Amino acid sequence: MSVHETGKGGAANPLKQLAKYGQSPWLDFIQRSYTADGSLKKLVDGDGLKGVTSNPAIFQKAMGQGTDYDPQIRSILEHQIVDAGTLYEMLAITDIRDAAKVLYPVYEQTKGVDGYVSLEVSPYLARDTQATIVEARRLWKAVDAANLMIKIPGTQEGAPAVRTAIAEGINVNVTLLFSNDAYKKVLEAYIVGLEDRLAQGKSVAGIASVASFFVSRIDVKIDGEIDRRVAAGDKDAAALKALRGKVAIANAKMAYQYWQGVVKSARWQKLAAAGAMPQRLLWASTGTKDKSFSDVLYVDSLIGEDTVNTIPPKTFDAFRDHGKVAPTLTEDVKGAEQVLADAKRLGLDLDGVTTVLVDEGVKSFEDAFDELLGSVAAKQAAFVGKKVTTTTLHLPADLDAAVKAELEDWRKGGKVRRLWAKDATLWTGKDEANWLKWLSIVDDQILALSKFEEFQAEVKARGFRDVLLLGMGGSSLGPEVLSETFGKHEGFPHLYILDSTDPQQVKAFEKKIDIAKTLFIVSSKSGGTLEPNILKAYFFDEAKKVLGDKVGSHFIAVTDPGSHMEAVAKADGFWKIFYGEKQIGGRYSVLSDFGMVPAAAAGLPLRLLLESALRGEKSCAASVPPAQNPGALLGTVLGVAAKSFGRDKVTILASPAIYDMGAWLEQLLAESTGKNGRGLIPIDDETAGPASVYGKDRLFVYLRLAEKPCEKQDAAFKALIAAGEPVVTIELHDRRQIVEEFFRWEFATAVAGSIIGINAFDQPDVEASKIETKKITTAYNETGRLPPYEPFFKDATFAFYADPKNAAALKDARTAEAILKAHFARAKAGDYVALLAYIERDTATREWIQGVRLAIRDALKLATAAEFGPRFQHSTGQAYKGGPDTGVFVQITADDAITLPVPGEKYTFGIVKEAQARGDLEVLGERGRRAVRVHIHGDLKAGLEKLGQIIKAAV
Ligand SMILES: O=P(O)(O)OC[C@H]1O[C@](O)(CO)[C@@H](O)[C@@H]1O
Repeated sequence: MSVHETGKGGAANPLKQLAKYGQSPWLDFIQRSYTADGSLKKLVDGDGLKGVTSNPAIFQKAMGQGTDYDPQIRSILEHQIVDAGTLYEMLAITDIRDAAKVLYPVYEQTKGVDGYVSLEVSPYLARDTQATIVEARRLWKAVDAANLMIKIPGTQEGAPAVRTAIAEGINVNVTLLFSNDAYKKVLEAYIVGLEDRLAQGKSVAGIASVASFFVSRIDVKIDGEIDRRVAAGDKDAAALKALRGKVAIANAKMAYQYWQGVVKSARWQKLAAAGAMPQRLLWASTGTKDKSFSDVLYVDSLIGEDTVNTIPPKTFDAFRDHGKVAPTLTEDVKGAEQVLADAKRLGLDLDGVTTVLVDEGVKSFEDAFDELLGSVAAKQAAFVGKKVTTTTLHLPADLDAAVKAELEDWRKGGKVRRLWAKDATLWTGKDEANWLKWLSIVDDQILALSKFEEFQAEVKARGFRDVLLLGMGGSSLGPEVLSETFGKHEGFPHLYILDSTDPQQVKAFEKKIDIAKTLFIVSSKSGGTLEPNILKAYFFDEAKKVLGDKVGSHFIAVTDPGSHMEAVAKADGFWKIFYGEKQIGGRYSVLSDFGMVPAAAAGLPLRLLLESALRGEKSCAASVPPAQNPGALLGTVLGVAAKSFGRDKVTILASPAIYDMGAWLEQLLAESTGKNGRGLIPIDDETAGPASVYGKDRLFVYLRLAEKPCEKQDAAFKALIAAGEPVVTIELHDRRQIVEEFFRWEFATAVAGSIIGINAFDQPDVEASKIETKKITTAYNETGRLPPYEPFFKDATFAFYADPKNAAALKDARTAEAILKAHFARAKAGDYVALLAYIERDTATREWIQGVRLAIRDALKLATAAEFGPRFQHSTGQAYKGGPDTGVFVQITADDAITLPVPGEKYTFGIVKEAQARGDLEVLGERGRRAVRVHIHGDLKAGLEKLGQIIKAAV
């Protein structure tokens, strides 16, 4: 702090003498330690200081460095989960209140003329009248001090907010005034605000306002222009030079002249008679920037009755030391007029300069606020430590630089705030705003916690042994992660998730559960999805056999209001129906009832999970600038890596205990971004290999559970980092932090979607397969037969199918191995191979597919996906059809060992699965994708073994 030598000079102290001419010195500075150690009070007592102003840049300096604020930050964070903006505000309010206490005696002595402390509304709102009004009211209430002034920018949008605030009795410091035109408007707004009050029969006494007219910044611009022209040999060089350091003061003098006229007017006199105080002109930006001028130029020259000068610390000291006090503001007004006339004649564009200065002023406060919030957020992250996940980036220099540039673009464009404000133009400007309710769902769920807790208690009391959730994609993957990560909880049922039409798999789940003690959760947002509907039909029938009329009491539905599933649930007397949010798409629904209901049923600690989710939400809040915002940061890395570096294979590996996160992430990333030929291709759970098995299309994400890491994975990632591969390491300090990551990844996906330039909330290509499937199942119901389907090649074990184009490309091959060889030969660097297996998903098949994919990866150096149908159709299926045309697909089907009827339909589960496989292949073919189907006849185990061998031989 540079204000020193306080109180020196006694009566001769120029600062004190200002009072003689009716000017009040205020200090353009605030800092906690300065108030706390009595320094501020010394200025009041010794220098006649009469007020304090703050602004985002001042708070940035105060809070952005040092440790003054650490104790309060720590104590807030001990008890609350808040975003950086709220945290800043709590700190700022404490400062403002403390300073207001120091200044209160001045307020009392001057009967409310002086003694004010100013707090500025968020600079982000400078162009938004309504939001400024709301914020002004909020801050006024929050600080709750009579000697507070709320600072509102004097922009075009700010002026009406000034009027409203004044009419409501809020003291206002109008800031960022440069031009006389803007000043006249805010003076008018002040007067009209007071008149509004009078008209409402309210008192106008005791309401204070200042109009902060910025001075030195004008000279910086004008003098800069003068210097440029003089250097360029302007013919008017001498006349121009004579104006250096004069225009701003002349401009200020004119404002004062205008003010004097207004306060003499009959209109003002009426208000004055009613007790109104005039809005005083306050000279701001009065530190000398040009070293060739006097360091007190903008104090000495602007002394006048009923004015304020808010002086920066250095200038304050200088003025105490050698300021000259005289009534300069009204001196040589003619001269001032002449200066302005000369400036105009010489082509110095004062109007243009003041317009630019408003924009620059808003911008620089925004920049300062960004910096301030960024440092608060960084401090917050450091203090909460392991209560939140930790992200470390290892990026090659070019990607790193591009990510930084994009983050800066997001910061400058206020894009995080725009995202929270649901600005659809961040994506394609269509209906995106209607799909963003997930942003606030955590807050809603915290309020609804008792609903889930009651349900949880009821489930426990009813003594269910098992919960079987029937659903697909967004309705099943989140619950699956919760179940796989947290396991069974003592006293609560085991949560199983069934998301398949494979008859063997359906039967296997039926065997796992005890129907008489099972709670079935039928989960479908749309309520119209084929799989949950037929699974419900099947298990409802089976349960009825055991439970009779009570069957409905073992079923609950989670679905959107008004859906077909809701009607079914009502008709069948389901125990409960929980509702989803229509404005949340399936893949963003895990924190809505689609995740909360199964979590409750499984006995998970709901409050703790929601707290973790809230940490995720707050760390990605609108107030957190992109570089410190974990969601924006991650989304930027994902988006930039894919868009500008061809690194679109997001290779996700998680510690074994949280391995299933990848399955949820796959849907989120692929369905959200994989469209219009662009997007991210998630590569989940592909065991890490040496750098040599990867192409240049990878971005690695390591979700490392610090409480239980895997040494092999750690070593593999260490090697990848050493090899210069781009790696994002997200460390979860405890497994509950997967819930924090749910929110963070949703945010990141929305950000990546914006960078890639797609609508991150639709799934245009998923429907196509559903239509094809429907055609086939309908035909079956009508004819009792599947439409004919001819393989283009067949041997004793395998039959190969493809659309005509793919079949033609492979027609020369004469053996199964040769077909696959030819198929894989079509892949090139940057492509990926996806195995799409429509078979039972169990430990054995998962091991098989993993072994085969790794063989393909290691041989071809291509990314691989190992997927099970129809589950992936509701997940990565969107990107396979709509994303980049880089996929090489091998669909795998097999004869079913059992036949499982679907109640009320002619078709069976096996027929549905067949129709889904056919429909999917059909659409892949239609889209020109490289795809082939291999069907295994006879025993599955033997067939898979053989297929594995020929694939390995083919690559
Ligand atoms: O919850 P629903 O409506 O049954 O949908 C399940 C899944 O199917 C999809 O619509 C894709 O088919 C996903 O987006 C969704 O998560």
